[in-house]
Formats: sequence, structure tokens, C-alpha cells
Amino acid sequence: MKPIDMIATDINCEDLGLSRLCLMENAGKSLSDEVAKLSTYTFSKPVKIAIFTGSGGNGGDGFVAARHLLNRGFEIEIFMLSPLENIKSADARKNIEILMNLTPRFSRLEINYIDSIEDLEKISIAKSTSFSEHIILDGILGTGIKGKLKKKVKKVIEIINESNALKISIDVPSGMNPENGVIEDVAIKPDYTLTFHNIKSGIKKADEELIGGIITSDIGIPIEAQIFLGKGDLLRLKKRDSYSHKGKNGKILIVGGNEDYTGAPSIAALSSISTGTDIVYIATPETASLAIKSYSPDFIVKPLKGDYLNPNNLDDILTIVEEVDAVLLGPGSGLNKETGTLFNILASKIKKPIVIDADGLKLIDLSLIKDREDIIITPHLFEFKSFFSKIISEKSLKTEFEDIDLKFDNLSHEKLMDKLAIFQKIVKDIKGTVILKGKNDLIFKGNKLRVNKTGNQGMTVGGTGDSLAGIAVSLLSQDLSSFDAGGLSTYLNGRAGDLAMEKYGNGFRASQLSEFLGYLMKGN
Ligand SMILES: NC(=O)C1=CN([C@@H]2O[C@H](COP(=O)(O)OP(=O)(O)OC[C@H]3O[C@@H](n4cnc5c(N)ncnc54)[C@H](O)[C@@H]3O)[C@@H](O)[C@H]2O)[C@@H](O)CC1
Ligand SMILES: [K+]
Repeated sequence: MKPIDMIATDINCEDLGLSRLCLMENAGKSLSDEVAKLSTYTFSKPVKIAIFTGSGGNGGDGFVAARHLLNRGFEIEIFMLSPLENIKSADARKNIEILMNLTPRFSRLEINYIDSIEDLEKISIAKSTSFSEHIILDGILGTGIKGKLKKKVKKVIEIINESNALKISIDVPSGMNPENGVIEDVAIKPDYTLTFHNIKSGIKKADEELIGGIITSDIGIPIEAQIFLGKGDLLRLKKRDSYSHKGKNGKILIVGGNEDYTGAPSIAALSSISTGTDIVYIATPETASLAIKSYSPDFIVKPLKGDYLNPNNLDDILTIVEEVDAVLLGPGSGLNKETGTLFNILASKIKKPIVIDADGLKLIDLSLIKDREDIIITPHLFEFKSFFSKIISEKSLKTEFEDIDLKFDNLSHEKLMDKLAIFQKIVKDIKGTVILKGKNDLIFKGNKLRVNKTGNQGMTVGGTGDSLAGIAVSLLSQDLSSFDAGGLSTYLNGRAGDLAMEKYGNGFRASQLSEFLGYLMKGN
């Protein structure tokens, strides 16, 4: 599991009502169980445990473990590398405050703060000759490590590494990149790494001698927290460089519209810009262009010859494709045969990430896009069936597929898995991401699945699908993978719908979703 998946899952637990404080308690408790076991296994008598803690949640796990280990009769010495006021994790702060409240101290607990490198003298444990009869718990840095190690942290890691104590790293050896297992400077060299929920990808990749034995502990995170999209998935968005200039954070092109449909590309464009892309181009027939331009001064509209999109527009469109990072094909294009010819040429010529929506889905030949990972298609059930029905040859699957619906809520586990398996058999024929829109949106890519539960019945109003496609292409232009962009776009679109519902009831319009999207992008 990548650290970002773990962090997103933790935050998504909150959407289910499971607090991070509770997860930290579970982590610290399972840590104390494992430490107690390892202690019995390694030493013949009770030993002292030194816990080194940083400013994040990793240290918080250490504080919780300290409380449980005290109850098991261990003598605990905590070495905080960050003072209380600099502890960033609110849950970690709560847990060290509990320990600090234990005065006068009946338990065998000592809390030290290492302010400067000179203070390292305090680490008596590091000098002790009976060092081998200690356990060191490393709660300095976990999945939140960023950049180069601070001087003091580096020195402490070096001191710990020199010791003969039994060293146990919490979640990740401090100093190691939890994503790729690389150690840029120094890292704790533990005898054991005790990781939570799932092994982090960096630990899988790192040499065994750098991580010691791996113990994975369950901390009560339900599988649904990993599958359901939530606020945590917003962390997948790249941080913006404050020196970045116009266009650096995404440029997109929407190819759509015709003389009758001007709303669909406009709504898609509004939602694109509201979810962070810098520049939105819309290539549309000239008969639609004026209406689209008048929707917003934020769009760059390229009028194309004709009342509907056709192959003569190809060169003009490809010129704009050169400029952008991702393309949306389909909203409001209509089903003219010549539009279909154009879309099929575009689908094979454009080598940048593409979202295919609405009429685009009806016009584009599946074989042209099936081997591309960077494609998102966004069908509702009816479109899904007509898009994929051509490729099903197995007779029994064909019958099951024809009858399938999107009612999932009250199914037993077995029936749910059987139903999902039918969808999965079908979508695995394309390498890109499929967003199957419904009460619960299903996002598939190969064997991977996410489920989005945001949104409401008010979203049956025309244009909400265009908004979703606009968000998806915007996120693709900001470097998200098709699977991450697909998932997050359903979450954002549905949440915007929920906020619109709160404000306007069933009477909200799809063009109003953009009003809420910017607010959600702030992490609300
Ligand atoms: N729900 C959760 O999020 C849970 C998290 N858990 C623990 O929390 C950890 C993640 O917590 P955090 O996100 O707070 O991350 P960390 O505990 O890794 O700490 C990050 C903090 O360390 C400091 N820091 C970052 N890079 C540094 C560097 N190079 N040199 C010196 N200081 C640096 C920063 O102040 C940053 O805020 C996990 O590894 C796990 O141990 C567990 O409690 C289980 C539940
Ligand atoms: K650690």
C-alpha cells in the first residue's frame, strides 16, 4: 500500500465515524502487545523501554504504547524530539498530555525533551553499558516524513543505531522514504518494523537488513474505508509550487457542443475551472461558440467550421491538443456520423489523457482505446451496457449482463461480490478507468474498485454528468492517474450536489455545482 493510500484511508475512516484518535489508540495498543511479546522472547527479565518521538502521529503511537506498556509493568523513558507546543498531530498531543497529567507519578515513567544536540547527553540509555537490556521504540518519523532530516533528528538516529538495544521501528524506520524504501540520509536500522493495517510500499521494496523483521498489526480499519471515496482522497492532489506560472497547473481542451447543445460543454468547463485546472479551451462548432463564450469570460472558445463537429475540424483541434495536458471528448456533440468519424480519428491520434463522455461514448470504437491506461469513460448503466455489449462473447455472461442493475444497498456480502464480479469481468477488457454512474458510483480499473456514495436524487437534473466529466479532465490535467482522477471526480461532483441540495433543495441546476466545487477543493 502506498503511504498516500494509507493516509487517505485513515482520513476516510472519519467519514464512517471512526476517529483517528481511536485508530491511534488501536495502533499503540497493538504496538504494546507486540513489544511485550518480543520482550519476553528476547530477554529473561523485565527491561526498560526508551521511546523516541517526533512531532507527528508516529510519536503519538509511541505515547499510547507507553501508557499500555506501563500497565504491563515496564519502566518507560520517553525522549521527545519536539516540545509539546510543536507537536503537529492533535491526537499525538492529546496522548502526551495524558502522560504529562500523570503527576505525582505512581508509574515508572520519565519524560525528557531533547532541545539541542548538547541535550543528547540526557540520553543516558545511549551510554549505558547494560544497553543490550533495553528496548528502543522508534516513533520519530512515520509516513509524514518530508525532505532532508533535521540535524538533531539525524544525530539521534545515529546514536540509536550505535546502540545494542532491541530496536523496534513504529510503522516505518525513521528516515526511510515510506513510498519507495529509499534512505536519503540516515535511517533507524531496526530489528523489527511494526507496521499498521497494510505493509507500506517502501517497506516491501527495502532490503531486509534495513527494516528487520516485519510485523503487521490490524488497527480496526474496515475494508470499506479503503474502498469508499472520501475527503482523504483530496490529498492525492499535487501541492502547488508557489512559483508556478499560468498553465503550470493544468490546461484542458473540451471538444463538444453543436448548434442545439451549448450547455453541456459549458457546464463541463465551469466544473473544470472550479476544480483547479488553469486554462480551459473549448473547441466547438461556430454555431454554438457564441452562446458558450457568453457563459463565462474564463473560457477560451475556438469556433470550428460547421453546425456540428466533423472531420474538417481535425487540424484545428489537433493544434489546440498540442497546448493542453488532457482532453474531454463528447459533451453535447450530438450523434452525427461525421462527428463520430472525427472522434474516432481524435481517439487514435491524441496521445494525452482523455475523458470520453456522453455522445462520445456512443460514437467511439472501443478497440481504439482499450489498451490505454490514461483514458476515463463515464457511462451510466444504459451507456455502459451498449458500450461493452459488443465485446461479450460468453453466452452465460451475456444474459447476466443484460439483466444486471445497480441496486447494491441491501445485498448480502455474497450477492454483492457476485454482482461486482460480473462488472469486473467486463471492464477488465479495457486498461483505462471506467466510472459507472449510479446511486453509488463504481470506479473500476482492472481489478481495482472504488465506490462513491456522495450525491443525491437532485442530481438527476440535466448536466450533472457533464460536470463530472469536466472535473475528471481537470484532475487528469493536474497529473492524477486515471483511477485517482476518476474516483476523486465522482466524490467532488456528488459532494457539490449535496451542498447544492442543502442550499436549493431539488431545484438546483448543474451549472450551480461549480459554485461549491472551489470550496470543496479547499479540503472542506
Ligand atoms: N489515522 C492515522 O493517520 C494514523 C496514523 N498513525 C501513525 O501516524 C503516522 C503518520 O503521522 P503523521 O502524518 O503525523 O507523520 P509523522 O509521524 O511521520 O510526522 C510528520 C511530522 O514530522 C515532521 N517532519 C517531517 N519530515 C521531517 C524531517 N525530514 N525531519 C524532521 N522532521 C520532519 C513534520 O513536523 C511533520 O509534521 C503513521 O506513520 C503512523 O505511525 C497511527 O496512529 C494509526 C492511525
Ligand atoms: K518510525
